[in-house]
Amino acid sequence: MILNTEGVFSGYGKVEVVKDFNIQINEGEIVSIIGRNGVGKSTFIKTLMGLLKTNKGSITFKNQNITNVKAFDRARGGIGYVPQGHGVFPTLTVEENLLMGKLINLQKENLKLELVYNYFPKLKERRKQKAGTLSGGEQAALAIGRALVGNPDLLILDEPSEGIQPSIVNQISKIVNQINHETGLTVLFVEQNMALIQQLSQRCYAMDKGMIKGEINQEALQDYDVLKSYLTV
Ligand SMILES: Nc1ncnc2c1ncn2[C@@H]1O[C@H](COP(=O)(O)OP(=O)(O)OP(=O)(O)O)[C@@H](O)[C@H]1O
Repeated sequence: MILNTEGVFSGYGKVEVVKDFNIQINEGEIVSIIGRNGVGKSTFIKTLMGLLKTNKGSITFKNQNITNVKAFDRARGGIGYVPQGHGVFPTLTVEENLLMGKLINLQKENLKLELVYNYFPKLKERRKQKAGTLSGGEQAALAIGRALVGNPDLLILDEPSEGIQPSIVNQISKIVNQINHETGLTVLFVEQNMALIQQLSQRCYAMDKGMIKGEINQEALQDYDVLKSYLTV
């Protein structure tokens, strides 16, 4: 098991948003957390990254208790993070954005930029271009590429489909699947886009009102009605 959260509670000030969160992720898996707007998906991800405090419970990553470890050290320890909205630096070029990923992980041998360019050839074509001028899909690719340059063991994606047209969502899911197959990278992503959930998840946790309401296997995920019941009001 690469990640284990036990009874995690977190939120903003006195407002508890994430309640009693228990998830287990094995090495090499692609797992999603799904749920409607505002159920607390991003709040949980920020808690995993150490951007929000864990009020109660514990987070174990690679057999180490990281509950009180600072965000930067979690990233250095091998958790790659792509925030909601992708979080690229708009005034830096594509290549400069990718180089920022190297700052995360100085100890391990960094993935070569060429490897990222192999997965995302458009980024190579545009490497001198300012990131702010890229399309939504290209920004998503850049954000994933930047995280990969840091050589993570676990890649966390917060709503990777946001601001991306459907055909590009398909491409992104193909490439993330390919990276998972070729490198064994573990992926945890948060989504409400049905196509991406179905194409990418090997397993899924359904979330509502800050809690896990159920676990859905890959086969059941292909049932549109099952999925829809967790995603619509
Ligand atoms: N910075 C904040 N301060 C106070 N409350 C917040 C803050 N950010 C989010 N919330 C509240 O926490 C709850 C969960 O929000 P969160 O963004 O985690 O949901 P989500 O499932 O990721 O939704 P979305 O898909 O819209 O991003 C919401 O009620 C939201 O209003």
